Amino acid sequence: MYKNLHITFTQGEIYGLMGQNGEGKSTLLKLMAGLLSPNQGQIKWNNHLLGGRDSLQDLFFLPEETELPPTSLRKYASLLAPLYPHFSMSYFNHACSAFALEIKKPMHKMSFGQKKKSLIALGLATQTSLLLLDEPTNGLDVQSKSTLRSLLVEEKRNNRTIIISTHQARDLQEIITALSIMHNNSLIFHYPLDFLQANLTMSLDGHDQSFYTAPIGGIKQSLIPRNLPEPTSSDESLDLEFIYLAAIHEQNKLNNYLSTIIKGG
Ligand SMILES: Nc1ncnc2c1ncn2[C@@H]1O[C@H](COP(=O)(O)OP(=O)(O)OP(=O)(O)O)[C@@H](O)[C@H]1O
Repeated sequence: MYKNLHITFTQGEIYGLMGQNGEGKSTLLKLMAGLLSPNQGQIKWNNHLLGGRDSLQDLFFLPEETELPPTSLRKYASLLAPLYPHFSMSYFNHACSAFALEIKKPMHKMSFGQKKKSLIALGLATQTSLLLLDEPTNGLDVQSKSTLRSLLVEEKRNNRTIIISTHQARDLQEIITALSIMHNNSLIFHYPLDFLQANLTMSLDGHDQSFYTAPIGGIKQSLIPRNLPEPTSSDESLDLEFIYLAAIHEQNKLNNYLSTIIKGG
């Protein structure tokens, strides 16, 4: 499915993994979680091959959709806890309370969003060094998305690596620290956000040095280099969805510019 996919995830970063439908984002997360085996190549985490028993206790995967057993969330947590050496029951209770989850409720009777929040609470409580979240905000109500952001911000301090497949980058804009984009079955874009913030900015006008121009909310916006000699009417924060569009439409222009900076050009 992938063409020469080489990708390195750095510990402590929260990655937003974006790409069109069918690009292979979920497949990549399932490969990393050991639920699928690669036809070719290897996947390693902390120098250990992923998929083995040792690696499973140090990663948690939230699938996009799931069937849950007819047992209470509290019981399910107690069954799962022994599988993860650093499982924190107090963190689990904290996350459940933040999401207003009923821990005595049988999980198979929960709504889609309640199931998702239950699994997110469990995933956070496992304290694994790697957390793989496939579309975590999909199906969550507005309050729950905000709670998820607060919980993930806490994770930034714990040096966990979190990879989040998402079509709704704006939901997670404040907590993502690196952006990875898959397109045409390849990884076309993979940069830390502070690097992007330091080198790119949005201009409210059409601009002759624009990498990509398109309307947002009816207003024409451009993605431009940050350090232009002449002043621009630039907005301070980058819009991740706009960068995503720029990356898939103007892949070469944008990558050439960013890779020249990395090489010190
Ligand atoms: N169970 C399956 N059996 C056969 N092919 C599958 C299966 N699941 C996914 N695929 C195929 O693998 C490819 C990648 O799918 P994947 O679900 O990884 O994409 P995605 O980027 O997560 O898409 P989306 O954004 O729609 O969730 C697609 O072409 C899809 O048809």
